[in-house]
Amino acid sequence: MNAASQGVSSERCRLYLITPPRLDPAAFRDVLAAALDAGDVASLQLRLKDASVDDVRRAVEILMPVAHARDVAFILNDDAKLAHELGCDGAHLGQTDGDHAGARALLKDRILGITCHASRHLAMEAGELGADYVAFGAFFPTDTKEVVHHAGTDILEWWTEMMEIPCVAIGGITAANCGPLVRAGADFLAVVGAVWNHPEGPAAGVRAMNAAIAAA
Ligand SMILES: Cc1ncc(COP(=O)(O)OP(=O)(O)O)c(N)n1
Ligand SMILES: Cc1ncsc1CCOP(=O)(O)O
Ligand SMILES: [Mg+2]
Repeated sequence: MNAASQGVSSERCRLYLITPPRLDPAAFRDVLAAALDAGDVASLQLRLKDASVDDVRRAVEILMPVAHARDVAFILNDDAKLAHELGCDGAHLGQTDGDHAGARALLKDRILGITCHASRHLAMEAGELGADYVAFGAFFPTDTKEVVHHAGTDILEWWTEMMEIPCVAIGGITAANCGPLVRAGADFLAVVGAVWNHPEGPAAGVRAMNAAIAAA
């Protein structure tokens, strides 16, 4: 199985790591390698905010090989065209990140993930369009992003009972609060702060998340 197919198919809940919103790729390379070496990570999303296209390109060139060397799928946030052009394993699109159907056609067998907030309707639409995963959230308060939509475990239970398409939970998830999400059926837990802001460093954050998932 290649990194792309591994990134969205799983029997058990797995960690979906998202980068900090701002980073210097040359300096971040070793930090990322240490985090990915600390435990199981299914996918890495490059989520740079306020970065130029050239900056994103450079970050992909430097960081994607680090992920691929460890069989971690590399997903680009916000831009399906650039993800395709740069050979990423897929793209994650929000509700205002362009044409989802066009992205599905462009990415072919690469991964397309779609933000569905806390909406059953958006999730059904994403599923019909051929999304490889749907993302629900935010489940908990977060400092990483200003969030408008708040999800509960009921949407994970509803989705997993009915659909085979994997679901990702996001928003303020930590080792301390993730148990109910895993038990409700989340296929992936997407995290930023729980890893990059862990008091003992990112490697400890990855270990703590994996231990909590296993214990749930
Ligand atoms: C896995 C995952 N889920 C949700 C999001 C949020 O995407 P979006 O709503 O487009 O917001 P931004 O991340 O672009 O600020 C995500 N990135 N990844
Ligand atoms: C990108 C995004 N979309 C909804 S919440 C969120 C932030 C996730 O970061 P954290 O894991 O630090 O709450
Ligand atoms: Mg977006």
